[in-house]
Amino acid sequence: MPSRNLSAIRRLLDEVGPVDPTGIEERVAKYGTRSVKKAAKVFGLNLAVSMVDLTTLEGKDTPGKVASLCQKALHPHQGLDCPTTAAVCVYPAMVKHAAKIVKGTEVKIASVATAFPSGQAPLKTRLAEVKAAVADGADEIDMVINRGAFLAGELSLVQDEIASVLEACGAATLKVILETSELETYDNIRAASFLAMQVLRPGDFIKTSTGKTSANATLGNNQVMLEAIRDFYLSTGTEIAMKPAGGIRTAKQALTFLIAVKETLGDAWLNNQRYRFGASGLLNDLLRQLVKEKTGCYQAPYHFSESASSY
Ligand SMILES: O=C[C@H](O)COP(=O)(O)O
Repeated sequence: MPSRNLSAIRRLLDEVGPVDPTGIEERVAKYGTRSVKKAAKVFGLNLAVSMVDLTTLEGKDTPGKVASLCQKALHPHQGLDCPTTAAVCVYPAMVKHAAKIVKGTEVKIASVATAFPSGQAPLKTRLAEVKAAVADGADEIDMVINRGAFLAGELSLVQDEIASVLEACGAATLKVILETSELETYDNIRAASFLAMQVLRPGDFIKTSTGKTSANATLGNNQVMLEAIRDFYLSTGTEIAMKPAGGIRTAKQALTFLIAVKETLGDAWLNNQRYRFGASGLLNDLLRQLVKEKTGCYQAPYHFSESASSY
């Protein structure tokens, strides 16, 4: 257990306001009761497809698997007129292989640089990894924050590291992963969101999770971060984007997250420059639901490949 120095976090929360956890839980409980049908459902499903960062982050990833993933991102499902995904998300070693397929298309290449998922490497190693991924063709970098330093109250160190990674990104978009399950409280998630947003550029992201811990994105932590983005926008005019990631597997979940975005930030955030889903297993359920809306019939899961289209 890292030593705790909560006074710095409390001071930050005095500035930005604490979280009312009961209010958060009440708001997210309501999102699940909304009914989305017919044209609104098709609109939401296509929107969700366009927001997917189609992800493979496995030790056994190969150039071939990444090439198939890229084809899937470009052509999600034969016979279905749906958008491409927003991006593919891969380890730094795979960026150059993804670039051969998607560079110059509308599908971006995101890479989880900075010693993902732990972040436990010297800063100079993390920065070198970011620069190499960008040089290989990454359009977007997903970094992890230093959670040990955050919980120890070393907030300037955490913020300085984010600023250093941002500089190493150059023109690439930065997504700052808070790893919410390790931050323990909604107050800490709000404080970490502000810490990141204070050094980010408009259009950079805050992101919930790596997908590599036991707890992933939840409607609750998504809501805390959306409200932090709203409050930061209202006080500074800076539009920060949001990416929940990890454990989002079903169209129903994705539509509920989109209702949260619409009701918290409004239509201006309902596009893939302001909101993404980091997900390895969501796309096929979105496609399955779109086929159902088009044909009236559910297709079996085996009609939906993990790679290029098969329908
Ligand atoms: O950043 C994306 C996550 O690692 C994806 O997690 P997932 O495999 O649970 O969808």
